[in-house]
Amino acid sequence: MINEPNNQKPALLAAQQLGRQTETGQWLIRNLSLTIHSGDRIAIVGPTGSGKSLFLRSLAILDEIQEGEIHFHGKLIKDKQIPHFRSQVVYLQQRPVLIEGIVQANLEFALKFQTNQHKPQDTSAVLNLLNSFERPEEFLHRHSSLLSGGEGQIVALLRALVLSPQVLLLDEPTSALDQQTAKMFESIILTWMETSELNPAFVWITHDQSQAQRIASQIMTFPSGNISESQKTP
Ligand SMILES: Nc1ncnc2c1ncn2[C@@H]1O[C@H](COP(=O)(O)OP(=O)(O)OP(=O)(O)O)[C@@H](O)[C@H]1O
Repeated sequence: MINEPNNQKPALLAAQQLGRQTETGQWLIRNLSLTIHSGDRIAIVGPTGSGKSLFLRSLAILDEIQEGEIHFHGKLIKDKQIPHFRSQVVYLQQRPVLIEGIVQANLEFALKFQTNQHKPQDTSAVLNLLNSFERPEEFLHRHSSLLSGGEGQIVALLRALVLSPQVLLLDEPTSALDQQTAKMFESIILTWMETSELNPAFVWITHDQSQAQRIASQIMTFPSGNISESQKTP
């Protein structure tokens, strides 16, 4: 098992020395490591183009990496384990893609994948989440093509949470939301963190320093890509 030297808890996810190259051999990101434990709330901040999204996509094993390793629950993730890994480590992209159809169909869609079929479909949990967003049950029957950008982001979050992930990877999830909705979004994720029996963790890219302070217990700053003790928030 992989442990942080000063932390006795086993790591949930450990990414070591990740590196990603272009086809011509230029390094886009290199030597980036991150250890995630249950309950961790990690924000990633840094300038535009510093490689935050590339790193998060590498953590999610959505892009091929040319260097480094990813361990989940102490096990090196190889090709065969990737579908199971993706059912536990869920990535929420900046511009989510919804399927044609109503909101409810979008929420059920992910559960249809074989690796997710064992997960229970808890309708009341979804309705509670909708309540938190001050959206009526009728919202479940709205067609995805009629949703605003922000509402699409909300559906993408609900779809991710329905999967009960152990690690949620969020790439600027509130960039299309007004301030009030963004704060609701934050509070839903923080409530989910507190109430989920899985004791999950998240990594959240944001350009908003005050949001990072509100949501995170640790802040990773790019381009250096390290979490230092001094950057840990209260
Ligand atoms: N496949 C690729 N080939 C070449 N360059 C790429 C590729 N993907 C991303 N880049 C470049 O790598 C750099 C880092 O991109 P990335 O999207 O990770 O930045 P970021 O820190 O998330 O930025 P932002 O805050 O604007 O979202 C950018 O300059 C981007 O243009």
